Amino acid sequence: MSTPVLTLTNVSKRYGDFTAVNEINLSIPQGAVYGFLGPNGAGKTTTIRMILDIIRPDSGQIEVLGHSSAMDVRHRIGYLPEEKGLYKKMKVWAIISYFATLKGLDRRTAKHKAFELLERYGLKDFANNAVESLSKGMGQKVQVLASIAHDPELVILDEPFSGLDPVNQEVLEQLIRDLAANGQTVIFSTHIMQHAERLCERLLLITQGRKVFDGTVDQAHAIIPRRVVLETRDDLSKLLQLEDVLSMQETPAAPEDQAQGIRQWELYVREQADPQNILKHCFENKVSLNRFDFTQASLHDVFVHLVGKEAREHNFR
Ligand SMILES: Nc1ncnc2c1ncn2[C@@H]1O[C@H](COP(=O)(O)OP(=O)(O)OP(=O)(O)O)[C@@H](O)[C@H]1O
Repeated sequence: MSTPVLTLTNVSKRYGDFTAVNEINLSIPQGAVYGFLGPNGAGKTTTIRMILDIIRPDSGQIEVLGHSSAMDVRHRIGYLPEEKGLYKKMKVWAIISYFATLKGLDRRTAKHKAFELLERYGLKDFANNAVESLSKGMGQKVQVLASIAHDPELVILDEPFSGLDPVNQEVLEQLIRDLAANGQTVIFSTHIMQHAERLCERLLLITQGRKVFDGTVDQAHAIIPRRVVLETRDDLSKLLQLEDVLSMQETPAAPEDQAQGIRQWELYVREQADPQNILKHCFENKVSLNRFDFTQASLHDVFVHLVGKEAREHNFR
């Protein structure tokens, strides 16, 4: 296996008595798209800032691209900070080009790259506009482009989707896929599960500074058993005899269904369960069904399950 692009070993950060990041261990392989997830205040930005050596951990080690400080390899890293902002008077192409020259590109190549990126990601018509004339979302897209124009091996984007409309969220998803297809490693933080679900090979979930999950999206899905939702007037108790059915509980049916005597049940089933067997069993036992839905838990369900009460209180979507 190739050397990891990034490793964190027992990394902690305290602010006074408060532990913002608590003994985090992490290893990110080259070419991965890695999501940092967690509710507000979980420690995502603090972790990212430590990776970039903007702040120092109180304990633990960080290795980035084979070096103990990201500062030594900053030309090989692209970074979109959480606090976004650009020089307002500069032209859009010039700002992207300027950031690329700061990271080692010559001016000619940087200008060429700026125009290429603006064209590819739908901002060509704004190339000669001043940054201050852009909407907030467009400005953010420009800043993302400025952070990647030097073709960094490792791209770290802190909350890149916040403030973007759905169309531009899709453009950004495509940009992240393009980076990955090019062999670049991408780490991004987000509260929005759907982006992580669609983009990431692996996820890190932290809450209150602690790692509560680190693994693939499939491993995350497997944490919560699959569910079958049934609606019927009939008795379902025999279903519990099926090996595939782990548990069954009644959940509130819609009021109009309740008025007709229809009850709703939620079955948790084994990971490899075949829903056809459950349907067959209902048929054989003359259970007449008003509804039969087989669903896999979403990442949202998994993470609410893992993070629990805190997530619900923190608007964790
Ligand atoms: N400079 C600081 N001084 C004191 N506490 C801090 C400082 N920076 C961060 N914290 C605290 O550390 C915790 C983690 O903050 P951090 O910004 O890393 O969270 P986050 O996961 O990025 O949250 P969000 O999703 O809201 O951006 C929070 O409780 C925050 O208040």
